Amino acid sequence: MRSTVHLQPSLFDSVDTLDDFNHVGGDGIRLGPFDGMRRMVLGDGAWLDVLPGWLRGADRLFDLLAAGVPWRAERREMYERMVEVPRLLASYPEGVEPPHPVVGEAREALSAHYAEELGEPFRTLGLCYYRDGRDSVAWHGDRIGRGNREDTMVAILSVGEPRALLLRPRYGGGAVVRQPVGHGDLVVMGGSCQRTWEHAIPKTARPVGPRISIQFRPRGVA
Ligand SMILES: O=C(O)CCC(=O)C(=O)O
Ligand SMILES: [Fe+2]
Repeated sequence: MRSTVHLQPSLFDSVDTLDDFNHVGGDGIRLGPFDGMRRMVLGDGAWLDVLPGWLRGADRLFDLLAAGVPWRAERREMYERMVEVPRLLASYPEGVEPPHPVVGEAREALSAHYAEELGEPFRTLGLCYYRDGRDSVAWHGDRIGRGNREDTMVAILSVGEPRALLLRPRYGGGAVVRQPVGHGDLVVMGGSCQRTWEHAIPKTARPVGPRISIQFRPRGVA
């Protein structure tokens, strides 16, 4: 069992709780425009929007979230034994205050930007903390909820060090798409992506720093 959580030293020694920065904007953490977003058509009705560096001050937000979010370690049954989930988790269901005001602003901005195409707002937040290259998420689609039957979107804002997000078609093989995500990058999986494609953050033997993924989903998508 791993007990250490690698925290980067904060850029501001005096700031060690999220509340210290409740958002008057003086912390330099802010969203950029959606200009420069590019859509990658994956196929089978799936697509991936990519906007590098959408969030400015992303390393600072990493420090605040790493220190201030009530992270939970989970264990799940697998092959008839309990195994540690190889990442830390946090959930912010509808109605729960986001862990930093800029995360709420991101949800509003994404909801406005995709209003017509998505037809509903992003509502829930899920956070994953990948402490090092041993942390990962295996191949899957977000198919517990409506993503199993309907087109939908899952938007992911990444802070901290880049990791590779891999995508591959669910059936019939095909090339793997590799998208590095870190330091304020935004990716949005859309269309049939959760149903017809799979995604993963693979383990890596390379020395990599920690990354936090912030996922935005509509109601009933999980
Ligand atoms: O870390 C990521 O960006 C992906 C997380 C993910 O796929 C999930 O939580 O469903
Ligand atoms: Fe996922």
